[in-house]
Amino acid sequence: MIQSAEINLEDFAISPDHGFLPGGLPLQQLPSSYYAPWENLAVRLPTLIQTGEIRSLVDNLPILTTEWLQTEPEWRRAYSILGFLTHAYIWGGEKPQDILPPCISRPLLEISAHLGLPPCATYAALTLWNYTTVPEADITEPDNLSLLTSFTGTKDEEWFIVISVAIEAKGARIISLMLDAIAAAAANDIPRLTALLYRFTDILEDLNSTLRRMYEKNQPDVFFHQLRPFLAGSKNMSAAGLPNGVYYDIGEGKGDWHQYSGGSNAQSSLIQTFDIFLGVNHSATGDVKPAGTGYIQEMRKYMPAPHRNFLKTLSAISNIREYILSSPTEQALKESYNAAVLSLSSFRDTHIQIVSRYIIKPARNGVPLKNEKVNLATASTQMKGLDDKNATGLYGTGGTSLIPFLKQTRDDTKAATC
Ligand code: HEM
Ligand SMILES: N[C@@H](CC(=O)c1ccccc1NC=O)C(=O)O
Repeated sequence: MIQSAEINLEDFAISPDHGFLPGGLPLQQLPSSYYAPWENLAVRLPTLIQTGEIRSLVDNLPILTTEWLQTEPEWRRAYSILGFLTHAYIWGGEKPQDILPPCISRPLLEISAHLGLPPCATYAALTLWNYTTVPEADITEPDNLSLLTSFTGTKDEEWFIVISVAIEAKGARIISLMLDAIAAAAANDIPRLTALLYRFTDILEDLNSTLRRMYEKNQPDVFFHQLRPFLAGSKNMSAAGLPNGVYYDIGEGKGDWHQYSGGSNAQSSLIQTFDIFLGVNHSATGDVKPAGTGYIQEMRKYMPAPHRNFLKTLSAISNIREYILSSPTEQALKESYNAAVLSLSSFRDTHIQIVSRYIIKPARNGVPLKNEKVNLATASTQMKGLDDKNATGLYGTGGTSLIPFLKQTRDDTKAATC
């Protein structure tokens, strides 16, 4: 049996200061000029998408090898750029393009295998490895952060992403706190466990207040119409024009069809640790998944391999809920646990409101709902009459039918109180 005290966060590519974000800042540019053809497209991406030049410029890229990538930060930077170029290539035209050329497919398949990630624009490519700041700045403050690569070049896109970066940075200290709490439960130290659960609640409330800042600089219409199309994946995308997914052409007549979920914060390891730690059981599968394989679980495949391994280890040692349930007379302890669970469910409430403003409302595009009071519950059904373009807005980038799914994750969380 692994003990929480034996866990060395650095073995899981977790930084004591930055959590699931890299220890230093993400690398801004690949140092070898060999990769200049990639960097030159990445830096001009918003313009190249707007002018419609992106596909032909990608088609003209040389097929570069990965042999000049040396350090892990270099592999991550390469993954991030190619993730952006992949989605810009697929979605950056009138119709989606379902063949990815060898100049992207070949290196991207190698790089993603090296990192233990799928070959597309995941949360790691778009968020964890895609920000910068000035030296010594506080990265828990979104105003101090900026993006390395962007689809639209808008402040809205930047804010959308840096809110998540700031949340990851603020959450860094909760990781060792959770391990301490697990150790406290194992040692039967009830006062310490109670205090740690209240600290956990305070941090989650702080994360929730950062999440609420989404509205400050990200306008729903810009997010929905300009950015969101580029976050889409290639799975369950028939209505959008990708019935078979995307063919990753590796040249010499070889290649394969692939289907991947789009980028999503469901791929944030940090947020998944909260459910594991508190013992929240997610029954939600999302309506597109085969029974038994939950979407939340599936999203772990979209996390860097060491982070995925951390979640597995955390699940193996997680003991808090069991401990609380086996201590029925410890009222104060139980209250501290319930406060922690409710703070997570309140984080999910804030998120559902965001989804309503940033997806449901722009997708409705002025179409009134029959009963405003129940709009979140009924929006999906009532909007079936809308055209395909808007109807795809009703699904998460991961292909889940979003409102029922998100309500379920919120309700599953609440149901964990005892
Ligand atoms: C404009 C901003 C956002 C929108 C429109 C949005 C939308 C969505 C949608 C539609 C899903 C459904 C499933 C999927 O597509 O993967 C989802 C899932 C999720 N989102 Fe967001 N999201 C936003 C920002 C954020 C932020 C900043 C966070 C956290 C830092 C977050 C955390 C999550 C989590 C954890 C899930 C998985 C479901 C769950 O655990 O309850 N989202 N989001
Ligand atoms: N699931 C969201 C997208 C999303 O949350 C997301 C996608 C890519 C990178 C980060 C994301 N979340 C917030 O920063 C959507 O359906 O629009």
